Amino acid sequence: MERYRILKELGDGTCGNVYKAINTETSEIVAVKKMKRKFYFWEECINLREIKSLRKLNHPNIIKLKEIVRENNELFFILEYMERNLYQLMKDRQRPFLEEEIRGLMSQVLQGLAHMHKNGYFHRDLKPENLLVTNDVIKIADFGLAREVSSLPPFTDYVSTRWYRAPEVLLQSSSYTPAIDMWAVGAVLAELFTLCPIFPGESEIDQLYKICCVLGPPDWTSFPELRSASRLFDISCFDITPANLSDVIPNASLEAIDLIKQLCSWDPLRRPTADQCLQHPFFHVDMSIPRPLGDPLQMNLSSVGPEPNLELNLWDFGTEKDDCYLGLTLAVNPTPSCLDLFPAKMASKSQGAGTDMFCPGFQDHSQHSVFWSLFPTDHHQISTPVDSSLSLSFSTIPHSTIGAPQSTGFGMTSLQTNFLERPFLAMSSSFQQGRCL
Ligand SMILES: Nc1ncnc2c1ncn2[C@@H]1O[C@H](COP(=O)(O)OP(=O)(O)OP(=O)(O)O)[C@@H](O)[C@H]1O
Repeated sequence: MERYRILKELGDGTCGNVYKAINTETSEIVAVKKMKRKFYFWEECINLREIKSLRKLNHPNIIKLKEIVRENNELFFILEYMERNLYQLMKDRQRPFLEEEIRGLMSQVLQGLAHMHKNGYFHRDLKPENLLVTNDVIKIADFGLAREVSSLPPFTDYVSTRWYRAPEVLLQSSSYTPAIDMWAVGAVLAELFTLCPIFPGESEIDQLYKICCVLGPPDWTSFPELRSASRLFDISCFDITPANLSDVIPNASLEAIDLIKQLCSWDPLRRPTADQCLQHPFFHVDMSIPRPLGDPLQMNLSSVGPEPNLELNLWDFGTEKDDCYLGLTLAVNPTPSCLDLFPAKMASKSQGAGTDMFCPGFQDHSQHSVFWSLFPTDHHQISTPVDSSLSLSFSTIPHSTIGAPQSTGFGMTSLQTNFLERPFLAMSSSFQQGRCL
C-alpha cells in the first residue's frame, strides 16, 4: 500500500472506510476502501461478494475495481474515484433537478443495472449514497450485498437501507428477486424530483405504513405470494386513503409519474426490468413544438425541400453477443430551412448540458442519430402514427452506444444536404409510447 498516499476520508460505511488517495507512481487519483474486518487468508478475500461481483462486471456505469491489496491481514479495494455520491449532490442542491437531468442520471443507473442483472447479479442495497457521481456521469457502487441471481433462497441476511427497501423484503419474504433493485430505483427516481425520500420510514412497520400512504394497501389478489407473509396482519389494519402520486411529486411529468408507479408496484412481478424502464416514454425525449398552420406532417415534409431525405434503418440495439434486439427507425435529415422553423432556444438546448447528461461521451461522437422510432411499445406490433401532432426531439444517443444501423436497404429518396456539423433531429410522435430511444 506504500504506493498510495491517503489524501482525505470520503466515507465511513458499515464494512469499510473509504479514502481519496493518490497513486504516487502514476499520480492517478483513486478511492481506497479499507475493510473493517481482518482477512487472514486470501481465499476469504476472493470469496467476498463485493470482489466476485465487481471483478465480473465491466460497465461504464458500474464502479471499477482496479486492484485488491491484502497487507498485514487488512484488505484494501482500490477503486476508481468519483467526486461525490448522489445523496451529497441532492443535499447541496439549491433548486430541483430539471427533468432532463434526472433522465440523464437515471438512464445511466438503469444501464448499469441492466448490465448487472443480465450478468446474474442483483445489488440489494441501491440508495443515493451508493450512486457515485462525477460531473454528469453516475456509477453504481458498493457491491457488499450483491448477490448472484442464481443463488438459492432463503435470503436471510440483512438487505438494503430501510427507505429504499422493497415491500417483499419488509414483509420478510425469504425469496426475492432483482425486482428489489427496481423498487429502489423507483424510490430514488421520486427523490430526484423532490430532493426528499419518498418513503422515509422510521421503523420497518412505519416503512410499510409510509408506502401504504402513497400507494394504498396492496391488492393481495394480484400479489398472492405474500398473502401468508408474517406482517400482512400488521398492514391490513392500516386504514389509509392513498395520496395522488402527482401531488406527492408535483414537478414530475406524467411519464415520470407512470414510471415511478410501475417501479414502486407492491407486486415485484409488475415492476419493469431495467431494460424495460429504458423503453419507457419517460426516456423518450420529446419536446413539443408549436403546432404550425396546416397539417404539421405536410408542413414538415414539404419544408425539407422537394426531395425529403428519408431513410428507414434497421438497428441492432444489442450489446451482448446473444442479444437480438432490433429497432426500426425512420430517419429524417432536415434542411437548415426546416431547422429555422424551431425556436432557437430549443436548438441550443439540444446542444447543451442536457445532451451530455443524457449520454456521457456525446462530445466524442461526431454523428448522432436522427430518427423517428418505429419500435413498438409492446414489441409485438409496429405502431403507426394516428395523431397528426408531431413533435421534435433532439436525439442525444450516439450511434456507438446503441448499436449501428445494420442496413439502410430500405432507403427512400435521399437528399444529402450537407448538414453533418449539426446534430440531427429525432422526430417522434408525441402519442407514441415506449421506445428505447
Ligand atoms: N469509488 C469511490 N469514489 C468516491 N467515493 C466513494 C467511492 N466508494 C465509496 N465512496 C464513498 O464512501 C461511502 C461509503 O462507501 P461504501 O458504500 O462502499 O462503504 P460501505 O461500508 O459498504 O457502506 P454501507 O454502510 O453503505 O454498506 C460512499 O457513500 C461514498 O460516499
